[in-house]
Amino acid sequence: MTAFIPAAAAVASTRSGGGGRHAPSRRPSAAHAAVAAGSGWAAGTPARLPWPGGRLPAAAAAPFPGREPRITASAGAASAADAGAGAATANGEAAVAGAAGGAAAAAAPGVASSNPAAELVPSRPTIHVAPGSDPSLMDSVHVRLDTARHGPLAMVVVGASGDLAKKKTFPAIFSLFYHDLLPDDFVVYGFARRAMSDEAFREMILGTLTCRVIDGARCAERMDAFLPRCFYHMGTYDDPETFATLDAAIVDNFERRLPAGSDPPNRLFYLAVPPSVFAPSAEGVNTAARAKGNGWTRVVVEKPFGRDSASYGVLRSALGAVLSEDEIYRIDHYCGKELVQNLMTLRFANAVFEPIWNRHHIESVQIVFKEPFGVEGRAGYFDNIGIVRDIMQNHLLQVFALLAMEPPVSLHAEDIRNEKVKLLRSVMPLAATDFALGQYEATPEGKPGYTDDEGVPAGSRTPTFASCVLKVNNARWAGVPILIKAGKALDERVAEVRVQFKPVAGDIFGGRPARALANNELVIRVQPDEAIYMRIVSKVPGLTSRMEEARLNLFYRHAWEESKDIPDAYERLILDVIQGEKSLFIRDDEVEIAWDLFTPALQGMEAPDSEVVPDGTPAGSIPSAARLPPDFYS
Ligand SMILES: NC(=O)C1=CN([C@@H]2O[C@H](COP(=O)(O)OP(=O)(O)OC[C@H]3O[C@@H](n4cnc5c(N)ncnc54)[C@H](OP(=O)(O)O)[C@@H]3O)[C@@H](O)[C@H]2O)C=CC1
Ligand SMILES: O=C1O[C@H](COP(=O)(O)O)[C@@H](O)[C@H](O)[C@H]1O
Repeated sequence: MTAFIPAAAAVASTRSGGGGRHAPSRRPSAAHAAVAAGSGWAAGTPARLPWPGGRLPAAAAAPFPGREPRITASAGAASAADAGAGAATANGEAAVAGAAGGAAAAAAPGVASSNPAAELVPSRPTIHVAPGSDPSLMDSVHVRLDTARHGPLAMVVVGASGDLAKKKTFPAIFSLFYHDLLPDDFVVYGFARRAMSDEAFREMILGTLTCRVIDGARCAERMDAFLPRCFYHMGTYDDPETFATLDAAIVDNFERRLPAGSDPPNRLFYLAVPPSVFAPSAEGVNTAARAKGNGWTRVVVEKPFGRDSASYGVLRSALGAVLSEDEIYRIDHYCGKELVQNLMTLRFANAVFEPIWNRHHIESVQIVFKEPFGVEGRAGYFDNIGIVRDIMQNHLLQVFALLAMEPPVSLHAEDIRNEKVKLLRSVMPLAATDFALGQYEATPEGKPGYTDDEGVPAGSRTPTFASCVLKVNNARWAGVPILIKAGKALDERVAEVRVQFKPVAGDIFGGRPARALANNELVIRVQPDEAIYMRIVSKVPGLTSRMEEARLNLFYRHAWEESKDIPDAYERLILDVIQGEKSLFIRDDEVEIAWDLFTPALQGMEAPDSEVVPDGTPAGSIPSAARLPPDFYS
């Protein structure tokens, strides 16, 4: 391995173009050209830090253009001094107007002039930081910018050659870097079994990076600055010796070269490997690769956390033997999705919802995940897991928990997680017979079936679709069926929550409203095209009294300029790990209860003589027999 990065490649020239929200992941650049030509990052050249002086140039470290200015929270209150547009309000709050909002207002010409009242209010969104409030609860980019920079950081992606690492982890790390949200001094190490040079590793990463942001010109420049900080280390997950050599590489190439007086260097290990190697990897970290001195060590563990209650028990003990609970970050990326995060705000910050958020007003809830593609090469993982463990037991259950829990005492991580646990303990046990299962099959048009995928054994009974009803035995939800369903190779990509309300009592319209729309429905569309909308009955304009379904819409892309730049869930979550913020991570006892809920059903459906087997369904369509589980309306 080599730590040397030619300065020309590391600080490749600024170039224009290649940008846009969906900028091409590959673009011509000096660094890329150097890799392609085999001349970049050559071994044998004197080792030195890949960036001048170990610090980013001041310009690169400054808040990114067009975004909100930085707030410095001091003595419990935010200083608006560097915000330019700040002002203290009468009640002592520091109000800071964001430049992004200003851009939004500017981008909507005519708004102010057509609405005189608009001139009386600031044209930018205002961020209030009350004196004495905990700035960590101010979920603003500015506070994050300030805190994220502290402490040199080595991030190690274990399983760096895999699907998740390539699709999500590296792009998320790069995006944080792009937005100046990583510490000034950081490196990324890829760790996996296959042989790969640093150059090949960078080439692999380069193929995965995109810039979802608008500032495309800066994107290429930032890629060029990012890649030299990336290194590869070949190792075996169950061999502590290879973690020892990784440790030595991090010390030699990075930590030893930090400027004098730096904070203690920290280490973040992201286990992007199959669950079978979580425990040995964590052991290797503990034995040989922990942060030195006062630096922190944090280990991100991916779902599924085991495959049932028993295996989770084993995993839990194995991880617990080498890491403290504080050091373990159980990630469920659905918790980092924008709309899932908005569930708490929607429920607890709006007076209209909470009074009707119960069995007296809600008839049913559906939480739905659909993907239009099948396992596509991930059969080795999926066939052993199935859709219930892959999506329902974690992603959909987390969405359910945030949707249905009682209000937490505060936004503190433990208060939120206490409420989730309390709710999950109120869910009635599930049996195999509560499930409807499906498996996608080949179609005459040539779409492959599940068992056509390489690695799927012929005759596999692994479900690729499942639905069941959660029944909650508490005062808020008793009697309200909560349908969760998930499937691969269905008709579309969508993840959404549909809250269906009871019909209006005492119809004075002769049944017309019900003919237009039987039930009001609140739809929270997590993806694609984030939105929250309410389906209502409305009178059609004009002289008739005709009624039709209409929608009260909150389409994110229309509502907020910021929605162009919604961070990927992994960005948010990795940043939270760096900042030690655990609200969006899954606590030990949450996982335990989640497995206790699903394990009896999984054992039932996986028993050799089980009668709960998947119905074959043509790929690309919704399983008709399995659309609803047997007792949805009971
Ligand atoms: N892929 C996705 O979209 C998502 C995945 N996850 C989770 O992330 C984790 C990783 O998933 P994913 O990247 O898809 O997995 P992969 O199957 O791609 O495996 C990741 C890497 O682990 C190594 N590996 C694979 N199988 C084994 C094995 N049996 N023993 C030891 N090492 C192995 C391989 O690296 P090498 O051979 O080079 O060492 C591989 O590149 C899983 O827990 C998954 O549930 C979570 C959310 C989404
Ligand atoms: O965890 C997983 O999630 C993905 C779907 O994630 P999304 O963010 O694209 O909705 C799924 O494809 C994969 O099977 C599963 O392991």
